[in-house]
Amino acid sequence: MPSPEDIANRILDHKTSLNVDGLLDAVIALYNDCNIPVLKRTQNIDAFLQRNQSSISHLENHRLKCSDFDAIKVIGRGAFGEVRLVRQKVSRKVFALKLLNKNEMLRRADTAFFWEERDIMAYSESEWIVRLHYAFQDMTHLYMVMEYMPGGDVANLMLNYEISEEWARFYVAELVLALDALHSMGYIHRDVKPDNILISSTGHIKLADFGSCVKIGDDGFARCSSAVGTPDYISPEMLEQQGTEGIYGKELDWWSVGILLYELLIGEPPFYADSIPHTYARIMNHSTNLFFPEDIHISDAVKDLIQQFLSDAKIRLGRNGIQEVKNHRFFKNEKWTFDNIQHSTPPYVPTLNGDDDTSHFEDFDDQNEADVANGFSPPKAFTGNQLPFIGFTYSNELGPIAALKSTVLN
Ligand SMILES: CN(C)[C@H]1CCc2nc(NC(=O)c3cccc([C@H]4CCCN4C(=O)Nc4cccc(C#N)c4)c3)sc2C1
Repeated sequence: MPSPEDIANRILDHKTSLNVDGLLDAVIALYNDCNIPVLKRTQNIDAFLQRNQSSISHLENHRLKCSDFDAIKVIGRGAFGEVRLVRQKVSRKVFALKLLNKNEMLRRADTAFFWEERDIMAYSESEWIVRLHYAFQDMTHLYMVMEYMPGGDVANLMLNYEISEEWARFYVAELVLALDALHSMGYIHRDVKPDNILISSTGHIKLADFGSCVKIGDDGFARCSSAVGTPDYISPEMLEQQGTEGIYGKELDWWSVGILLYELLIGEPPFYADSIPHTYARIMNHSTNLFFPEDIHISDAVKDLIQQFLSDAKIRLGRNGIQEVKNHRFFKNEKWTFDNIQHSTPPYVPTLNGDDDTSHFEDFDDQNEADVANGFSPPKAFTGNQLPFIGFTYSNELGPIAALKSTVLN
């Protein structure tokens, strides 16, 4: 028999789907999905809208919203949206604000991938994972308010610097620890690549962009049919299981670390080809397709590490856990160990002028409002378009849950 306390605790628990933020999402979604001309002709619906209009407007004005932030610059763009550097008006703090366009997601029936990203960034306490401060939404977008990483991504670093083995050793060592943190949370990243590794103001890295992550089952495997990831970084087992209900483990991410290490040192990924099918063919035949250019000298240690990552899943380094990766001789050095690397001085510390310096990000043309707004006509029937997004809103220290806890529980 659920007691009142049980219900109160559930409503105040960040991790339940129907906590205060989720309940408010539900009420607002119901209102907005009913608030269309053709439905207003039904008396019950029109009366419901009239009766609740002021409460809904009050909520939409007092919950976190896009206009609470000043946009400074677009710093990234992805399939369903973009990331902007923004400054919160009241706190004057800067954040990276990621927008995902609801209409794009609905149009492509792709409305579930963002849950892993939200949960990982919201609940991880790891210094290796970009933190989510708030998540909110309105009629057209989902928003994630994340910590700003002013050093830019490793892809941008590779464009501007020639990466030595010492630099590669540092970044790959921190990536190994970051992936171990994500794996320990029970997720496989599935899209490890230079663009998803961000550099903080101190020069240390963090993992970002968890849209392709998948939960690992109790048996240590993830089941997922859709092949995701970036062509050059996709593992052979992901390609082999194309279309079928793929089963893979954490070793999927270790393959990508091998690709990344090769690209850091050589300047392009090992199985690069002039077309995607050709790249896939080379990945499938990786054991006879892995070459190291004669004109670039790299140590035997790093070649061995790359080869052990770019092996079949059954014999790939890392399949028995992170220790066998840490023990590899490539990581032996005078400057840091895996236990103290996060407190060591990185090889490269970004020079920054102010908290809103975006010089480590490439320029993105500001798309005109038209295609961002992508004006659409109201639906002709109840479509439930807002339903897939109920429960996405998340507010930690400054939200209604915290406020209620301080009043109710004290
Ligand atoms: C096919 N289905 C199943 C899904 C598979 C996974 C998936 N991921 C998507 N993802 C997106 O649509 C998207 C939108 C904006 C930015 C970004 C990244 C790519 C560019 C930069 N970026 C990002 O997240 N940057 C970021 C993140 C955190 C902090 C900072 C900073 N500072 C910057 C991705 S759409 C989509 C479809």
